[in-house]
Amino acid sequence: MGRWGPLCPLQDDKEYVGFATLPNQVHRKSVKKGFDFTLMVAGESGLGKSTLVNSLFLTDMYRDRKLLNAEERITQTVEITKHVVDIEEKGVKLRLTIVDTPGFGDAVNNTECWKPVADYIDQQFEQYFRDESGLNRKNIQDNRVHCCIYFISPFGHGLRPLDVEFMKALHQRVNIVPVLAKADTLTPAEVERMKNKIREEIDHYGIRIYQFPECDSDEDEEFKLQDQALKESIPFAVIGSNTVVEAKGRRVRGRLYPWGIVEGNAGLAPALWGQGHGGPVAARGWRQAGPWSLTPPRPQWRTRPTATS
Ligand SMILES: Nc1nc2c(ncn2[C@@H]2O[C@H](COP(=O)(O)OP(=O)(O)OP(=O)(O)O)[C@@H](O)[C@H]2O)c(=O)[nH]1
Repeated sequence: MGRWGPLCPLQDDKEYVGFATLPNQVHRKSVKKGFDFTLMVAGESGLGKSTLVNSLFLTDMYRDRKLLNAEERITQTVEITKHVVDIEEKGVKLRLTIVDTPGFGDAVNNTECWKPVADYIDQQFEQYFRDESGLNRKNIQDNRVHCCIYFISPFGHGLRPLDVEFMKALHQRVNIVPVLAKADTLTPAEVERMKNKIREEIDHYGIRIYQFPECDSDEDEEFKLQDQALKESIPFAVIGSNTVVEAKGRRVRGRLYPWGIVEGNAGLAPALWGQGHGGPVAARGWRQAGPWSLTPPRPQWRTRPTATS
């Protein structure tokens, strides 16, 4: 029988079993059990969804696919596919599920092309609801889609009608994080122009994208600045790559150009940085390798939950 705080003098903290230890107990239990997070990628066909997923998690999630050529192995996604990776960081387990959706826009008739994706999200909610209402609730797996990274084409003039339709169909169901795809194909000025246009249109069409939580007032200044920069960077400009290239004696995932290499950062959510930072076409967070390197200070990624269901 344990000792209860106010009634019993404390001998040492370990013996204390009062309600003040509850947060620790809940924390320990959650850490032991691990967390589930499901991330979806959606958008027009060929914008680099599968490639970015691979780049972000530094794995080849698509290794089972038929090998076409050694460099660019990814083929078109034709159905909703799920990939699960178990990640462990400092003893905390994360079961990460990536849901890749077929790109749309290729068909002659694209009416309601968002429907299968919306249905998928709804089904996961229903499944979770059924599991929670059942008798055996101990080992429920949470497959609800927590966040959807929505890819916007860099080749248009802002949002396309299909983007508006798609995001409006999804914004009540899931946290949407819009990204400007293939940012290496634009100059920094073009990236900035596109971002402004997209922000305006998101506002204009009443699309509700994911809002980052307010930064705590007791956070340090540096963190507040990073937080602010992150919020102002939406939609994030992203660059993905499946190929490993050699830069300054290091092997990195990147894209090789005549003027140098655009390199990605390692980590869980690294490539989703802000606007262009100067240099031919390198987006912030990507480094140009070579003698003319334009390396920006690498931002420290502080992992925080960015989306909740
Ligand atoms: N320039 C550039 N090309 C990219 C980038 N990301 C991917 N690509 C290329 O774009 C092509 C399509 O990439 P995928 O990842 O298959 O695109 P997807 O959006 O998954 O396509 P679907 O399966 O049709 O939905 C591939 O040849 C990639 O190498 C990028 O950031 N910049």
